[in-house]
Amino acid sequence: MSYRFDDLTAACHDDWRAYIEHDFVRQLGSATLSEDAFRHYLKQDYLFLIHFARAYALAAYKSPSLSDLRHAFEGMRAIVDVELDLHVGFCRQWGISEEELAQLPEAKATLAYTRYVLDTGNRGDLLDLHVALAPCMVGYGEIANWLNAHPATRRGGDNPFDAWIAMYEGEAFQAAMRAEIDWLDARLADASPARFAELTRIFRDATRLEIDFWQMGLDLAD
Ligand SMILES: Cc1ncc(CN)c(N)n1
Repeated sequence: MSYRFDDLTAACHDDWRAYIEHDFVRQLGSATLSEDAFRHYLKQDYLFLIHFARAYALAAYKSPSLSDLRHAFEGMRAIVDVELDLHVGFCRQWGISEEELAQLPEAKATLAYTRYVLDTGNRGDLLDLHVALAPCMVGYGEIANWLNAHPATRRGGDNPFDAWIAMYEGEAFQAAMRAEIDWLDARLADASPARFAELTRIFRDATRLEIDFWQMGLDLAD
């Protein structure tokens, strides 16, 4: 049996759909999300992205070959140069200054998710780490595509969250998503059933932590 990335989402089908189609995502698409929930999410996501950039740096450290190193570097670049750059701009538009971002306390959901990924990468090998990173890198690209296909989604000036959807449907993020899927497809092809079962556990846990992250935004949880 030769595995692919799609086998991970199939193995965790219910959790994956609960993440992609979460109420936070639906409300964001239909422009019914509360501004406070979006602001809370934006602030915590800033902290999240910093730790995820660190996780890609860990992937670079764990890379045995130049092509793995380049892949980790591109992932880190997508987070630092594309997402974080745009993110700081969004925060400014939503009245959140860089000074405020620098002082933020971390919500429990942010702590749990980011440290889970870093711990998985520290304990495991490069494939464990990339599987733990995949719900982040692949999920948001898929969410943007799902929102675009959904009839309740409002785009353009009608939706104050339109720029968020635009960031994740944009070519820079979609290319990073495809690169992550291609990298995983190539590595998963050699996995044994037992190894695939271990990787499925990691992927499911990271996906469940993504669901908690959305819920934290909706609940304004600290
Ligand atoms: C919680 C979370 N997950 C994923 C992404 C997309 N990199 C994000 N910005 N934030």
